[in-house]
Amino acid sequence: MSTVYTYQEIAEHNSPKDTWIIIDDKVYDVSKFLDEHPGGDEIIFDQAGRDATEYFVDIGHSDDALKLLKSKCIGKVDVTSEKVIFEPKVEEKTEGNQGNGQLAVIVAILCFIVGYYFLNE
Ligand code: HEM
Repeated sequence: MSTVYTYQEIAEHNSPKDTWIIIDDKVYDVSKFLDEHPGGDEIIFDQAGRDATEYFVDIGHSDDALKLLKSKCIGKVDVTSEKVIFEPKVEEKTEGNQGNGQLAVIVAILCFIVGYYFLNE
């Protein structure tokens, strides 16, 4: 019988030295693997304490990666436990969006100047 963890318990393991992730309702302790991950430590750490199924599957990891993953399994998720609502990690994205907003304003001003110039030709 494997250990069963609530979403809350799993969410608490979200530091670089203590990183758990959920994939397909199973719990994996990837703390010691972060530095070895071929895709970089940050990409996994971003999912620390969370359900990383979508991210893990989307990459199309190899069978070797799946085997390695299996070796890190420490238990299962109590899927009946209350889910944890995480604050979205949007710091960089917000900055990016602001950048896009600024770009839109600059483009709009340029269009206005060019339009004004041609109308007064
Ligand atoms: C949040 C979850 C994860 C994401 C988003 C992710 C992402 C990635 C990415 C982008 C690569 C490609 C690196 C490259 O070719 O430049 C990669 C490779 C790899 N990852 Fe992950 N990874 C995740 C979790 C894991 C976990 C938990 C394991 C195993 C314990 C793992 C094992 C591997 C291995 C072995 C490779 C080498 C290529 C392969 O064999 O598929 N990854 N990963």
